[in-house]
Amino acid sequence: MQLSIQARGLVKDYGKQRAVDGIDLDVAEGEFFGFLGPNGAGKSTTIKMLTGMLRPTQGQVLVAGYDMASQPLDVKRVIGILPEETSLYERLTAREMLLFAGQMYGLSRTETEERTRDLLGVMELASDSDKLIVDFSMGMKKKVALAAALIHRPRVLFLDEPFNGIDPISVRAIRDVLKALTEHGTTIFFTSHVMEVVERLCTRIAIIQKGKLVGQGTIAELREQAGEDGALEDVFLKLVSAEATHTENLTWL
Ligand SMILES: Nc1ncnc2c1ncn2[C@@H]1O[C@H](COP(=O)(O)OP(=O)(O)OP(=O)(O)O)[C@@H](O)[C@H]1O
Repeated sequence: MQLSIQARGLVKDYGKQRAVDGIDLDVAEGEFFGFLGPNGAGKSTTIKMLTGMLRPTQGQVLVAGYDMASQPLDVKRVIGILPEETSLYERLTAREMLLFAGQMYGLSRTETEERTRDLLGVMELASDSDKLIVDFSMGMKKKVALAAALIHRPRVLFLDEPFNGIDPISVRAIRDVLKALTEHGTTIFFTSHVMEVVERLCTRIAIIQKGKLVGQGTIAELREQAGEDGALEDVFLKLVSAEATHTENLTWL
């Protein structure tokens, strides 16, 4: 098994707070890997360390066989990132943004133009492609950012909440694009709070809580680990030991 992402003993401290507390991850090539956890569990912090945006306090990260600490540029050349908060040049149009991204990755002008046209089509942005990004809705911005992350055909794609704020038609289109990518060997590592999407797409899943992994494996393996036969949502709630909400305390409601 060829590994695309390998993390060993990953730790991140923000001052006195330990946000990620010694996690190990193994993600194989072509895998659709879901990374789940409650709010504040350490998902974004982990993704930032796996993509070289944040230096780990301790531990090692290998992506596509390259060591993040000593070969960061080799890693960055072969990965695509959709961060939780998109960072786009909003005074560019969607088309200009994608042309810029393609050329930054060293694609030829013709190749960049072809891929820009195809991506704008798939993301249902063709008719808005000459509008400034600053005037786009949140979902439209997310789609431009995703297209920019895909333009160089990354070997490993990191997506932090890719479906947040995206309408169902585009969710389906994006899902199909992501599936096609994994069929062509791209590895996808993504976080999401939408359990149905994760259940439908992921080959393996890791669950993080308070900075530590509380489960890692296929859905069947996680079900066994949790002793819970139901949907992924039930397995997740069991593994993070979520307690029932006590609305009876909200007497003023
Ligand atoms: N730059 C920062 N400085 C200080 N603390 C931070 C910083 N970024 C994150 N944290 C803290 O680290 C912990 C993990 O945060 P992180 O954003 O990784 O969680 P998450 O699992 O992505 O959450 P969510 O699902 O809400 O996006 C939280 O307690 C958060 O407050």
